[in-house]
Amino acid sequence: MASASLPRMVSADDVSQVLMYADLIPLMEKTLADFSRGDGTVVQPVRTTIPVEQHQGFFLVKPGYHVSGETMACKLLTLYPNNTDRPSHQACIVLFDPTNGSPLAVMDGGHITDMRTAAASAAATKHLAKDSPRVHAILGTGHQAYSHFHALNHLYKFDQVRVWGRTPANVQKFAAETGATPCSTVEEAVKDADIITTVTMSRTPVLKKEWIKPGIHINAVGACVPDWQELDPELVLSSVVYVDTKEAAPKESGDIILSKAEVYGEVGEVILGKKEAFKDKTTIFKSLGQS
Ligand SMILES: NC(=O)C1=CN([C@@H]2O[C@H](COP(=O)(O)OP(=O)(O)OC[C@H]3O[C@@H](n4cnc5c(N)ncnc54)[C@H](O)[C@@H]3O)[C@@H](O)[C@H]2O)C=CC1
Ligand SMILES: O=C(O)C1=NCCCC1
Repeated sequence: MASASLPRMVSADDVSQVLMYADLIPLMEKTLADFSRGDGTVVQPVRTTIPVEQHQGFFLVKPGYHVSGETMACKLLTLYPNNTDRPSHQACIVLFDPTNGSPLAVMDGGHITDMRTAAASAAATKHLAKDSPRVHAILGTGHQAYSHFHALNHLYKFDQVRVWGRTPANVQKFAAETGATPCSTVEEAVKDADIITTVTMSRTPVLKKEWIKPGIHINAVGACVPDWQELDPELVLSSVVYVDTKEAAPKESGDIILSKAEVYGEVGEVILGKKEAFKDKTTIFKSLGQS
């Protein structure tokens, strides 16, 4: 009888040496599409979220099985918005061999979460935004702000990337490290921007409809909790809303639940040609981190 060997430990450093946007963005396009096929290619239920009320945190469990890719894994993630001495999101991903059920690896999930989320937004932007965007505005200065800066720069040559955050010192730091233009208000950051990425931990809307140029694309990445919002409901209601998962969006996205907006379709359905990309309208990719 084969004896189970211990799973390999894969550190954040190991991950950062091998994970590249050049590979990850096409892989996310494929995964979003496979998830939306609806033929069992991907088996991924809506994640389980346990509120850890005593410590103002959340514990999320996200299992998934990609049948044709022969990949089976579970991400275990904590979201502690008030952390100051460590990241607000910490995760590990346990990889299993689907042929015999053996655990293969336990991988650090922090860097993977940052890059995977940004690669999914990049894939959505590629399919939903008008060609040749000039200005990218990033709202937020945390982990996702950096990964989205790099992922979208991998796809496009912007004339300008702008950044806004609620803490001026963090805006200056982000600008110094990336070359982005620091902005002191959201309005200044998003004026005439072609792509806006919201990556804040805000629970109330930070982006208003009257500040944006119509017909742009928005990656709405924060507010993955039913009573949190990043977008003004008027903006959501006047845009075409795409998601990664139609099943999770009405259960998990405060921006959709509280605005009572309709979801038009999944980005995967656009990639598969089953749904239209309304590039002449304002498009929102409400990301929930499903794929
Ligand atoms: N859709 C997805 O797949 C994923 C979504 N997320 C979400 O993206 C957001 C950013 O995540 P990280 O960059 O990892 O977090 P982080 O903790 O590294 O950064 C959070 C940023 O939000 C800002 N912020 C906090 N409260 C705010 C407020 N009230 N108004 C404006 N800004 C505020 C902070 O100053 C900081 O710039 C979070 O909401 C997180 O839950 C994170 C991972 C995956
Ligand atoms: O890692 C993910 O996926 C997350 N999804 C939504 C909440 C924050 C993290």
